[in-house]
Amino acid sequence: MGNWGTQKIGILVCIKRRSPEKPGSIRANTVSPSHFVFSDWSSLFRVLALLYCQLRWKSFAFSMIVPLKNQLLSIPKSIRFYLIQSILHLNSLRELRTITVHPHARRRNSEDGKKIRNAENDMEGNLYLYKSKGQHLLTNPRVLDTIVRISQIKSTDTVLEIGPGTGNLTIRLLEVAKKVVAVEIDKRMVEILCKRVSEHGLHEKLDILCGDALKAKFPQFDLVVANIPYGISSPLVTKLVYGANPFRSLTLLLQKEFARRLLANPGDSEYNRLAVNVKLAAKVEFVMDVSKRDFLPCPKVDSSVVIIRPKAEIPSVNLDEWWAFTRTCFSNKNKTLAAIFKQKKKVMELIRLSKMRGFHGEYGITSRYYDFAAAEEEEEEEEEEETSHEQSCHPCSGSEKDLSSYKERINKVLKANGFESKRPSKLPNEELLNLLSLLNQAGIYFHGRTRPGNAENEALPAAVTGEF
Ligand SMILES: C[S@@+](CC[C@H](N)C(=O)[O-])C[C@H]1O[C@@H](n2cnc3c(N)ncnc32)[C@H](O)[C@@H]1O
Repeated sequence: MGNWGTQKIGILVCIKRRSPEKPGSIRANTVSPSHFVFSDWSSLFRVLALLYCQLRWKSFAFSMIVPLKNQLLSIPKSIRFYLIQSILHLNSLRELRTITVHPHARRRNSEDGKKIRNAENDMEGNLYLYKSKGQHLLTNPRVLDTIVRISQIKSTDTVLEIGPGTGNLTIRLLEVAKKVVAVEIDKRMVEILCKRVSEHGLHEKLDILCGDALKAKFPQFDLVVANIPYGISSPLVTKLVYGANPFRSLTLLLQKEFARRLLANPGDSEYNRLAVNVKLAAKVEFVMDVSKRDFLPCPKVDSSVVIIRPKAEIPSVNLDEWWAFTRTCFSNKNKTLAAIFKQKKKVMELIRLSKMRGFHGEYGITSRYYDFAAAEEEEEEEEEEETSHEQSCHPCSGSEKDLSSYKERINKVLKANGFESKRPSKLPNEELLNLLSLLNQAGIYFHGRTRPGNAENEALPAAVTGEF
């Protein structure tokens, strides 16, 4: 084996540990780095052989070689970034302090060595991060700073943060806002957050709600700034946009694909019901993409930051009706409207709903904001009722007559207004609203019941100032 003379190579072996007690979860100190320096290949291979015998490779989820002294082995930049961030993050967990070093900045070799030593000292950290709770901590200070800067937080603002985790973003928010209300489901995170915030002397500005953000009743806030758990993106965005609380903006770090769907316009392949519903009440603005390497542990997907701002004026529409209408249209978003409303099952459902409306009386606007959870429950109930109705409705029953006359009625509206060959995936909200209004005028409704208003939520929502 050749000797490298004065040249030396460092090897950083990273062992990804799985938690024996909690299968499926991984440790925060998932990367346990060991650091060796070699001056020739034979000593390098001797250590590798030793590691192989002791750890049987199987226990390595991954291993990496980092050239510390010379760039003898060229490794992709991405791996280098990942390692540096791992080390920074381990240190931040232990110290409960974020290191404000730009991870993308070039570091001198000696600095790398120092970070590695820090990481070695950090092996005792014992926090498990649950993928099921979306616990991917944002560790890139540049991204964290940008998120805070673009949110334009005033010193008088109360900021709502969903999922503060260990507080990388929270600390920055507390430094500029009057108050931060953080909603966190994981008690262990809450403990770490409290300790870390106290160490910064910012605890008086922080209120923590320990619980599920989807179930929590949010207090008044001016804006939301959050790296949210991706698993609850859709209901959470709807809850915030259509919630009872007036807000100035929502700065959200979302899964890239989800952000693309929110940003999609009519005709885009990602255009979907969520975009349609959110855009009824708010404007969505793209801010930046965030690499998966900026998180720990590294998720499988990239992310994007978007800002959602409430529209100054939103159309006056009954949201129950709108919600059910978009559900019908976007169940087959690429079919023509004529084809969607030709479906026997769909039309039978509309007949049933119109009968229910007759039973429940005049269709009124009683809710002052859109209660998303109640609507979802009702949708589920309606689906169940639909199934039992289908089972009890014989195809040769008297409803066949109703069916053809109802189909005729819908067709007339579609034809007369040029909607017959249009597809929901290509229609902007103005056209969808127009179609819904025309169908309602013709006595065709999409939601069978009125829900009682919620007396607790008297305030008019920011996102929803129309009548419904
Ligand atoms: C993506 S991490 C963000 C952590 C931190 N904000 C950061 O940027 O490093 C999501 C956080 O949301 C929390 N979380 C998950 N589900 C939640 C829920 N339903 N309600 C509130 N918090 C939740 C997780 O425990 C985790 O701390």
